[in-house]
Amino acid sequence: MLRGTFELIGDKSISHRSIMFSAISKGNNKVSNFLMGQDCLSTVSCFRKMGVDIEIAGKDVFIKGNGIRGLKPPTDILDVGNSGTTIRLIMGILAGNDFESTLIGDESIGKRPMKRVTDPLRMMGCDITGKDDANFTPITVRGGHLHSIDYKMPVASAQVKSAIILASLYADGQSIIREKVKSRNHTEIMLKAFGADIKENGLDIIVNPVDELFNQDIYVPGDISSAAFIIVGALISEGSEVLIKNVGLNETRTGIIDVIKNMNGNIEIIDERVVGGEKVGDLLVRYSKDLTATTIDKTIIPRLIDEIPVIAVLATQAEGTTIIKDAQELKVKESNRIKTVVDNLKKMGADIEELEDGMIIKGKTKLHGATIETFKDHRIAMSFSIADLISDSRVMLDDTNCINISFPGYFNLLKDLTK
Ligand SMILES: O=C(O)C1=C[C@@H](OP(=O)(O)O)[C@@H](O)[C@H](O)C1
Ligand SMILES: C=C(OP(=O)(O)O)C(=O)O
Repeated sequence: MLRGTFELIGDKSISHRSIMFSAISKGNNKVSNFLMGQDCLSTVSCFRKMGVDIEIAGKDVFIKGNGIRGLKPPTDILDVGNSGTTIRLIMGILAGNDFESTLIGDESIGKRPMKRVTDPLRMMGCDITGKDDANFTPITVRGGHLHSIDYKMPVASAQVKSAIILASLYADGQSIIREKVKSRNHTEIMLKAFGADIKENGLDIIVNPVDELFNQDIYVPGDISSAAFIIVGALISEGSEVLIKNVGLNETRTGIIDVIKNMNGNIEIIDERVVGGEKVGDLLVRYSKDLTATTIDKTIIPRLIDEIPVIAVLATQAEGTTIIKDAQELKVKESNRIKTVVDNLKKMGADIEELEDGMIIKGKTKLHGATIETFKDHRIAMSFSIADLISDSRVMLDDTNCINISFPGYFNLLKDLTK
């Protein structure tokens, strides 16, 4: 049972962007409620290597930007660790800067496709080389003089979109990026606050080059993707009631709330407000005895992509057949999240079938304890720590360090809420 009230840690996507955009602005920036997770700290480390003065004080970060073309050639190889967001967004910035840099990451990053970013950046005139025609790390970027682009996005990806938007700031004319399904728009919102000329016109984003970005004070709202674990834990464990304060509620991220409502889950938004251009609110979640199955498809996938592993755990406790489809992107996250979710839930006794692009889950089933292979994927580790709340014997995770990627302090919080 989970009971209590807590303040949510900062959003990972917004934290990454706050460092990156401050680093290429002119002047002193302050970021409050920054997520001190491993991935965001990889972003900090990359920009420090390019001469940006970044100081961390508690949950605040102070960044002295040297201007849009003020980055220095890196003193060393840029190591992005496990972070897809860092490597994909940073390539958009490196493409506009007149020096050479090489990017590497950990074993998982080494398997994640980068052509989705390197292809459009090459079309803009950037010189990029790397393993398998610049699809995998190590990747070397020689930035400089970029042309504008009119680009139809082949994948729904905020990381790809953001890299092209960033490169477009350095281009020789107006660029248009066309999405098929809207992905998270934190880049567009935050860059506008920094003074960039960006327009969102339905699914098209129109970007004009800029001479400089102005310095900012940024407040990072809580991460709904981190809240998701506690939300699902509260929905499925009897007697639960939690109030999660300060949750980012940008509509491009709230797919999980829509799904929970469809499934007859008890979730309420309290005190919705706007902070720094982003919607924020508190979430009250209660145990929901009569959960029902649902279907999740391409119309909503980008709005809940990182929450699917824990939504699968939720679906095991819903009456009926839940179908998750059009989610092939899950195969190229930190692990193949279709396989890692299905195999591990099967071990726990769930009635679940793997699909090429998702999964089918029949509920409601009792879950049994098992040893879970996380593949060092933070979202897998946390999803199965939530399954543990309702399993008849303990779940053993083969790794818990990976949770620091996005949610330092997670187990302390869980302990507090289960007291
Ligand atoms: O832009 C971002 O900050 C992110 C976008 C998503 O990836 P894609 O846009 O590649 O799907 C998401 O999975 C990732 O955790 C963070
Ligand atoms: C996919 C994720 O992150 P990234 O792509 O930044 O590694 C995630 O946090 O679930």
